[in-house]
Amino acid sequence: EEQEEDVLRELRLFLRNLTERLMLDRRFKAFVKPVDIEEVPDYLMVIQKPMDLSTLLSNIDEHKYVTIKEFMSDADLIWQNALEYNPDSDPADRHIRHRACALKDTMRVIVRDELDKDFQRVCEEIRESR
Ligand SMILES: Cc1noc(C)c1-c1cc(NS(=O)(=O)c2ccccc2)cc(C(=O)O)c1
Repeated sequence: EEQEEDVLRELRLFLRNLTERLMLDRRFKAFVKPVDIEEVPDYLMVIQKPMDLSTLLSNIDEHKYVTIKEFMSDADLIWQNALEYNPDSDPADRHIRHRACALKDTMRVIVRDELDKDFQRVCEEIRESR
């Protein structure tokens, strides 16, 4: 009902603000847009589910996420894919893995510090009721 839509609107505001802050962080420039398949032709042979910050933003606006868990499941793909596709010990791979780990840590700290636990539970109850 209307109160539920108010809750989901507030979740979307939080998720948009989080995603936009990550997009502005220059450490995460490589994660802003989908990996360019023309530049990285074998990418889709290695990575089954590509994800990036712009796609997250589109998903938010399409009301894809009803809980923080659903959002984090997609958001985690960004750094998980980067670790999987860039496993080697050369400096370029190590650099993108370092940025991937920074993305993982930064997201988790923002969610832990800024998303109210009771609010998360209300979102979970809306998901379970649908
Ligand atoms: C993400 C990601 N996952 O695997 C890799 C590899 C990256 C990644 C993606 C991008 N952006 S891009 O796909 O548009 C591009 C790739 C190669 C040359 C020019 C552009 C940049 C970088 C980077 O290190 O700068 C790394």
